[in-house]
Amino acid sequence: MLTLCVFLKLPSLLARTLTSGTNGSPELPDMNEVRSRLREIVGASTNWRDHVQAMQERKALHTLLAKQQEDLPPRRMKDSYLEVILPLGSQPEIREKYLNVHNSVRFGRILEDLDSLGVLICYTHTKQEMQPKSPLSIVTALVDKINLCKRIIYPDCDIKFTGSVSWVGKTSMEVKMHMLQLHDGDYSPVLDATFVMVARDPENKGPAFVNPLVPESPEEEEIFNQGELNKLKRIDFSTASLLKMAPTAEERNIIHDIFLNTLDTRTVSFRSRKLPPNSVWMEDTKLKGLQICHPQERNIFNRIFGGFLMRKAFELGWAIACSYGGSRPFIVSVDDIMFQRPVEVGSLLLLSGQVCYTEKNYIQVRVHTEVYDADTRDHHTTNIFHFTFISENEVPRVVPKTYGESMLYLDGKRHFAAVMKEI
Ligand SMILES: CCCCCCCCCCCCCC(=O)SCCNC(=O)CCNC(=O)[C@H](O)C(C)(C)COP(=O)(O)OP(=O)(O)OC[C@H]1O[C@@H](n2cnc3c(N)ncnc32)[C@H](O)[C@@H]1OP(=O)(O)O
Repeated sequence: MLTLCVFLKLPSLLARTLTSGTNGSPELPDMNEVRSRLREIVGASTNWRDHVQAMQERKALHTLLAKQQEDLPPRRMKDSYLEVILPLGSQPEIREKYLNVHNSVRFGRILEDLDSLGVLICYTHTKQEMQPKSPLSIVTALVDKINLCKRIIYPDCDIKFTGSVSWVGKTSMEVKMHMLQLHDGDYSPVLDATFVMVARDPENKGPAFVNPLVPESPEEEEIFNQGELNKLKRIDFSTASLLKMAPTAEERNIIHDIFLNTLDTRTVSFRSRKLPPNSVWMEDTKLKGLQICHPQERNIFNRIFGGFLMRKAFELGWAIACSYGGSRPFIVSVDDIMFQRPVEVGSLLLLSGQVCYTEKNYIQVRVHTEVYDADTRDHHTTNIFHFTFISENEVPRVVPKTYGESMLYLDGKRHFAAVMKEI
């Protein structure tokens, strides 16, 4: 079962060009230009040794911040609409970076591109003509969802990304992006993505207001209202979190049934557990990784680039799904990636993931990342990632043993149900 991608029908004529492209599509900018444009907008240093100086210079931009949102001119959706090309077909020399062993495109690289583009769309929304540098530090707060409608992304066909701001709060912006790939002269949909970005002051220390958004047609009104609904849905989901509330009666029954099913019937004991046929204990699905966060992976604000964190977590998640299902897994959906705190350059990033729910061919994987401070020995969670994969064959059932694992199972089941509702 695969998604039908829904498209924001903004005429491509409205596409804003950043500069004239150097790729096969002369009118469209490419991903390299997205990154250099971002560097220019915030005045990021090209050399790591200059980063303190560059941040010092950004301090002066504090005076350009709006005191209230009403002081900022409203924007239309088309004001932030961008089209960007990833010229994999017309520029073969860039393919290598995107290629996986199956001769298709590495999804982790696409996550990085979506993140960069999402931030540029927000800078386009908040652009003030008179300000060559933006006083805003725009960071990724949440990847609400990415739904794919194609299993394979071809490494030798051009890709087009489109997107615009779809909803605005006081300091946060929802961005909807779409990815299409060129086949036989036509672009066909590959994925839809919804991100939430948050504007911060020039030093990324406190929140900053962003321009309001005014929908101009009933269709835009609907997109905007959906953004508002998405915000409420996120609040509901987080209120019902199993970290805050007990599972529902139905969920408790599911967990109790799994528990009874794992008791060894030969002994009259609650302690002797037995793995049912065609099942795997959840604890046996774990894989871990460590990443030293070098300056090369920094973003324009000298913290670790969100796209890099997503790529690393995705690749661990993919490896978990691969070894669990025993065949090549395909990504179906990414949802609810919360960037809880920034990752500093130089951090030790610990990644740990496991299968937390399975159904037929589907594998729900959760990856947890935390930074470890070697001086204080403190651990702080930075992100939780949820990935839904589909395997070629039906997969064994994953079985929780402890109460904590049962909560992970239920959380995975909730995420899986939300994904299935969307696709
Ligand atoms: C230099 C050379 C390199 C160049 C490389 C080029 C690459 C390009 C790289 C470019 C890419 C660069 C990109 C990167 O790499 S960014 C790097 C990855 N992201 C981060 O590191 C962010 C880490 N998290 C934080 O810093 C905080 O948690 C943030 C700032 C996000 C929130 O902090 P806090 O909780 O204290 O905030 P608040 O309570 O004041 O609320 C403020 C607003 O935020 C809304 N909100 C908050 N959380 C969420 C949520 N989960 N879902 C939806 N909304 C959320 C909230 O409703 C409110 O909205 P509003 O009601 O005001 O509207």
